[in-house]
Amino acid sequence: MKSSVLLRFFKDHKYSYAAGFMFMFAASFVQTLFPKLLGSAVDLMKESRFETRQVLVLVAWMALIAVGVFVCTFLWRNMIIANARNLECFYREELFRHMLKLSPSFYNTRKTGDLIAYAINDISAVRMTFGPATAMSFNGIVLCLSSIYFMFATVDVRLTLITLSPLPLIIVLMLFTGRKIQMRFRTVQEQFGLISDRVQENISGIRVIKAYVQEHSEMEKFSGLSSRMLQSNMDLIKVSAALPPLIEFGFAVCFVLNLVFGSRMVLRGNISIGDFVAFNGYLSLIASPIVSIGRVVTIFQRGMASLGRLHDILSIPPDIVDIPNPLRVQPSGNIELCHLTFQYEGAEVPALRDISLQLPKGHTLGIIGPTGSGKSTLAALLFRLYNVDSGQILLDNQDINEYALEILRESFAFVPQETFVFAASVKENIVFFKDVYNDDEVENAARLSLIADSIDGFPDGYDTILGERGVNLSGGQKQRMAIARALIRNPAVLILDDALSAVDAVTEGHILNSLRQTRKGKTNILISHRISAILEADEIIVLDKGLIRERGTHEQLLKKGGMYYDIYTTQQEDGLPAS
Ligand SMILES: Nc1ncnc2c1ncn2[C@@H]1O[C@H](COP(=O)(O)OP(=O)(O)OP(=O)(O)O)[C@@H](O)[C@H]1O
Repeated sequence: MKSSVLLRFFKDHKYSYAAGFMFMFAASFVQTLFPKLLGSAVDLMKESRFETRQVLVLVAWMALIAVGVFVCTFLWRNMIIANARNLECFYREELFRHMLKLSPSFYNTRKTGDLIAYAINDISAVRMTFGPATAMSFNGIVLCLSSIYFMFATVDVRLTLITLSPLPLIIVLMLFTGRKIQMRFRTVQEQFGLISDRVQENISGIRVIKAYVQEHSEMEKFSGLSSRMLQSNMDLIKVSAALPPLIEFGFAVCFVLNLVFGSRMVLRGNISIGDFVAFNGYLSLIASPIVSIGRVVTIFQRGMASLGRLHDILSIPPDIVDIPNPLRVQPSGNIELCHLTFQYEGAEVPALRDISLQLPKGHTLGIIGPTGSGKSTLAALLFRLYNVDSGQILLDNQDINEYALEILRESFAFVPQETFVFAASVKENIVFFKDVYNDDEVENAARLSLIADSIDGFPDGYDTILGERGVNLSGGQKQRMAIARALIRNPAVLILDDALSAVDAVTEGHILNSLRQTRKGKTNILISHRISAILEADEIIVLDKGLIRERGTHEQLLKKGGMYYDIYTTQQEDGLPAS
């Protein structure tokens, strides 16, 4: 999995990578010709009578090399660094696509801030690895190998061996430190996830925090997290900060060795002064990539840690997927539940137990019951937000698992308890970013859900931009906006999950009336705590602890004098609109 995502990207960009590496190789190799030419020029000029023309030819070559290095570097940077940006975009989209496929059970156990850290920090670390760090290492390897080759071949084998003797020690040190950096960087990323999660949670819940005067304790919790993040960054710095100076120290030893032994060889006539100059030039060429290896190793280790984290997420298989060759026919809305039982992962008792019912097309089912009795769970199972444990849900006599997920979900419109309004215009919120509805359809949906008057009062009508999470809408307005979003789709099955709880009794009555007219012949499921919202349903079920306690029409249930009757009388006494 880890390699397959990366391989796919590299395959798609193989030509630009190949060209980029070719230019990079050319730039690095050509650069190593420079010290040799410089050395030859010095040897020429050390004679009292040298030919100026010969020196000028060498200078012209050096100028040509400089131009060549400039052109090749410009080209490879444009290819390799640009591809790293493409890789970043590729991973971002892969991650987002994957996250959209994962079911709510995944999100039940993950923190939002941590997931944001994946999308920002980890992807950026991967880009740095496969962009600048890869380029720096390839460049460095070519520079070092060709420089060392020229040192051996054109200067002196013994001098090269002596001068470069500290190199193996430097490399071992880098490998050892690199492992430590990778481990500590992983901890930093995890801490970052916790911090961003806390910030996100506090911003979302700022009203509750203020209402309960929790600012101080939230700040304390945040400070604790922040200190831990600081500590893990300090732990990381302790290792990563030690690496570059250690490498620089190793290199300083190389220069000293060269000075001592090289100058002696010049004096003894073993090498020319030009060779000594060229040798120093090569040593300087090697020094810069080796000194930056410390930085490269750090980027690599961070990148590998992030790549690991990303692939951990990418390799979680979505648990709700299409079967091979799924049904692609639009269902009409006949629903049947057969002995349905469902238990949430980690829960001790089932949320639903042995639920059986029939809801023919065109009928309306009312669901009522105490908090936690399983009403929302029942709704979520109908369009496969979770997989059914045991029992079966049939839609037009076909198991819902047989349908293509897209077709199944398109045939439902679900208005949840907690509605979500996007930071976009009113119109975009109703059509939900689909360009298939005209203005009349949008206005009609708004009228049916009794939000049209409010929208007309907004500064830009249907083009008014709603704040993030719809903060400039009241709770009731948000609910009605969500109902308009559901109605415009004219789905085979409409589910309102306590979606009228924030509107007043009169508005609720009007909305229910318009639903009765527009939803004639279509299947509806109304979940509510208020009897007034469901009393006209063709069948009402009373859920309690995941079981159907009672079922029947409003009149039949009242006659039974059971749980439904008790809810009804309590609501009558409380003055709630029950009829
Ligand atoms: N994601 C979840 N993970 C574990 N248990 C859950 C999850 N969601 C709900 N439950 C549990 O499942 C049971 C049924 O919850 P559900 O939300 O379906 O009840 P409900 O009847 O819709 O309640 P309410 O009227 O308060 O909305 C409850 O005991 C609840 O605690």
